[in-house]
Amino acid sequence: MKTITTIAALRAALAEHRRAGKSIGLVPTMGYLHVGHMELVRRARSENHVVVASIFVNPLQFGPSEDLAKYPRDLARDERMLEEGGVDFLFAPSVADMYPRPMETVVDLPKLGSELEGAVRPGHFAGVATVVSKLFNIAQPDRAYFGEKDFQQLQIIRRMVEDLAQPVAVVGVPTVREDDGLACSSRNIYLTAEERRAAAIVPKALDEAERLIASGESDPGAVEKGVTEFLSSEPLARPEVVALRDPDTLEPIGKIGDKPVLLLLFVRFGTTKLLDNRVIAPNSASYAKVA
Ligand SMILES: Nc1ncnc2c1ncn2[C@@H]1O[C@H](COP(=O)(O)OP(=O)(O)OP(=O)(O)O)[C@@H](O)[C@H]1O
Ligand SMILES: CC(C)(CO)[C@@H](O)C(=O)[O-]
Ligand code: BAL
Repeated sequence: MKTITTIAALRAALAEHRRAGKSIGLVPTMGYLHVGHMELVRRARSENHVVVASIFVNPLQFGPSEDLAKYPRDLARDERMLEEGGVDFLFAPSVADMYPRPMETVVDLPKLGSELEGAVRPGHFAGVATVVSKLFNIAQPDRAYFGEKDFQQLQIIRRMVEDLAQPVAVVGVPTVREDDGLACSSRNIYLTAEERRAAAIVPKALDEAERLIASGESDPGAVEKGVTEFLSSEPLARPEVVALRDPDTLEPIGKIGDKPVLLLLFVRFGTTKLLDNRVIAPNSASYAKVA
């Protein structure tokens, strides 16, 4: 694996592969890798000739009171993991490489990006869409891999690619979980031991929603209320978003009918935000994941 830190050097390295007709898979990350990221890498490795992973803690997507400065970083460890995962190029630019001047151009999806997690983190998804567009322009991948854990992010990127006719296939990868069901996340290390134990309630809340829907509850508000109450039974959990939505448009739904519904959770434990979600197919005890 070769680590590359400048846009020009990555372009040059990829140009010869592109000329040779090789397909390129891109895995964008903010580093501090875990098995969830490595699943994205595994998929990318199995579907492309050349795999590029990026590590860039993107200042544009952090609000002024968020954890940009203390976001966990360990480049040496990440490099070892990516090498073992069969990545060809690690793109790890500095902020000065990515943003030599303050960005004047913004890619924004004002509707999709301003609700749910976007309502709690104003401007976050414009920062994500802008940096992902820039990474697409730099690497020009055939395929790009994103986790379903960040479901709203995945749908925003899908919509951005559709709206702007960006020539890349967006691949969503199912959430990888710890033994107790908690979704793997770089920010899990912020949790105290007590918060970490308590956080197991988050995936259980997804089960609770599925149970309510399987038992015939068709009112989205009642399911949201039931799930909020369930989460509130854990004193350390502060549910900030508990929302049943259309999995494609993320719009509220009138009534739970025959179509799959998305339950999206954003729960804080202390200062740490945890995200989770599940696409639930009504009239069935099991749930379907949106591919
Ligand atoms: N548990 C997981 N399973 C599958 N994909 C994941 C998982 N966690 C993160 N990803 C995906 O990895 C990519 C990079 O995510 P990122 O570097 O922000 O990691 P993260 O663990 O989500 O970090 P954070 O804790 O900051 O949210 C995103 O596409 C994200 O959805
Ligand atoms: C997609 C991404 C790498 C853009 O900075 C980030 O939002 C993330 O890690 O999910
Ligand atoms: N995992 C999404 C990136 C972020 O929280 O900023």
